[in-house]
Amino acid sequence: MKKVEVVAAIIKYEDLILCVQRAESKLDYISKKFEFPGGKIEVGETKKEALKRELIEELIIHPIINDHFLTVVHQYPDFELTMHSFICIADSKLLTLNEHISHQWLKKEDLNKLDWAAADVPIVNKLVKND
Ligand SMILES: Nc1nc2c([nH]c(=O)n2[C@@H]2O[C@H](COP(=O)(O)OP(=O)(O)OP(=O)(O)O)[C@@H](O)[C@H]2O)c(=O)[nH]1
Repeated sequence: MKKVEVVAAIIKYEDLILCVQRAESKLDYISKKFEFPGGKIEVGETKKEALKRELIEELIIHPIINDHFLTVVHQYPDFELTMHSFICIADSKLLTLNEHISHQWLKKEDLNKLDWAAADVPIVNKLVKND
């Protein structure tokens, strides 16, 4: 089974958290799902370097990347995903959607209203419960 390792950013602006929606894809279990921005770690990169690069590529934003929040290992039908999430702090809500089809800034108590990628659910639940 293919293994994929990604980093993902929980980006906060005041009491809001950034949620981004993936484009349509042939893998229906991730198609148009909400996720935290990020992507695969490239050879030679640290996790935080990879996250910094992905946030510029996907959204043209430069938040402060703070502490590790939660690592999730999730078995999708086609691959095993290991996802490391980090708390990030933005000083503005401005962004450019280079890859995603929509975004929302939500209070943590509203995060469960979105249709998240399955691997993200433990992160969302931890944010709602105790962040
Ligand atoms: N970035 C990100 N990927 C996630 C999340 N949840 C989740 O299941 N994934 C899955 O992790 C995989 C890799 O993410 P990605 O497509 O953003 O990575 P990438 O930009 O480096 O990919 P690419 O350059 O190969 O297209 C995808 O299959 C994606 O569905 C999440 O919250 N953030």
